[in-house]
Amino acid sequence: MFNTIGIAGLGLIGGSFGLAIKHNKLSKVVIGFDTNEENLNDALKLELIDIGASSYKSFSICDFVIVSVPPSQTAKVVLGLFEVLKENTIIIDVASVKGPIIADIKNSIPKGISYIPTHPIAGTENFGPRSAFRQLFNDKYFIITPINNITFAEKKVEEFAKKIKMKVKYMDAQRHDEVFAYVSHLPHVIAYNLVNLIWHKKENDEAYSFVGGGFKDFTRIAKSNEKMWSDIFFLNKKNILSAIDDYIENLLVLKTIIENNEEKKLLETLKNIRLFKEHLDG
Ligand SMILES: NC(=O)C1=CN([C@@H]2O[C@H](COP(=O)(O)OP(=O)(O)OC[C@H]3O[C@@H](n4cnc5c(N)ncnc54)[C@H](O)[C@@H]3O)[C@@H](O)[C@H]2O)C=CC1
Ligand SMILES: O=C(O)C(=O)Cc1ccc(O)cc1
Repeated sequence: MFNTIGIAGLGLIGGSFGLAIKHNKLSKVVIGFDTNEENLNDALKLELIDIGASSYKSFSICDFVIVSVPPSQTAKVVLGLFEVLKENTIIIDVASVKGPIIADIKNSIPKGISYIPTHPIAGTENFGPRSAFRQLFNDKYFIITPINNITFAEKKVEEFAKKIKMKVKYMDAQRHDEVFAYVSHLPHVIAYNLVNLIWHKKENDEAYSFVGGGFKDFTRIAKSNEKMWSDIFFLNKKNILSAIDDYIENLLVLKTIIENNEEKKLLETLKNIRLFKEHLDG
């Protein structure tokens, strides 16, 4: 499908793309670069990529580039790559926030290069090249937030995503950031916050160590990469603050029902939520 794919940032996402590309033979060669030398060496040892680059200059031969660095670095890396890429190259970023990154890039796209903002809704709480695995993207959504019209380049990216078994959807970037503030960023805020609460309780009372499966299920994502999540919280600040306010308001409604011993209302509320959750999970 491509002659040379370049991957900038060889952690969970970049490394998993490398494995999926190699397995599906989507490129003759995969070049990778990571500013962290240990991660670059690990990516080579784990065969996530074929060739390790010593700088972005080597990406000048690529016809497709994936930028999978932390969100706060994404625009800077894409703009830097614009200086070295050849004509007709397609470059995508995969950052979890879209609007502010697109705003930093969209007026600097060189003629002949296609920049396509994307977001694979596939991940785990783990990070770094050692956490990469080939099947990460299977059956997951791949969102494209096109800057203008859908052109040949978007279609090519769509084809690429489908070849690694992803389900492609198009979405407006602003709407993406509003929705993901609720369905992804808010759950991370709450999980981090709940673990923090229990941690401080435990400092004064060891009994707070007796956590069960529910707590563990609910807080798995509090083990996620703090660099990535602090970037996301700041980049999508406005939407996340609204989601937190909305959440607090909803929590207070539940608090009042419990406080007032409204048994019938509580049963009905919990039942309706359970039925919706069962429907969500299919
Ligand atoms: N972790 C997840 O579940 C998901 C993450 N994403 C997005 O993918 C991107 C990467 O995330 P992960 O792979 O999870 O992070 P990660 O922490 O596993 O990997 C990021 C890699 O980028 C490297 N890096 C940092 N600055 C760099 C630069 N200037 N040039 C080259 N390499 C650089 C780091 O050394 C690290 O190896 C982020 O933008 C994130 O928002 C998207 C979907 C899911
Ligand atoms: O670990 C999990 O369940 C996640 O929620 C992974 C994840 C993290 C960030 C994204 O932008 C998309 C997916």
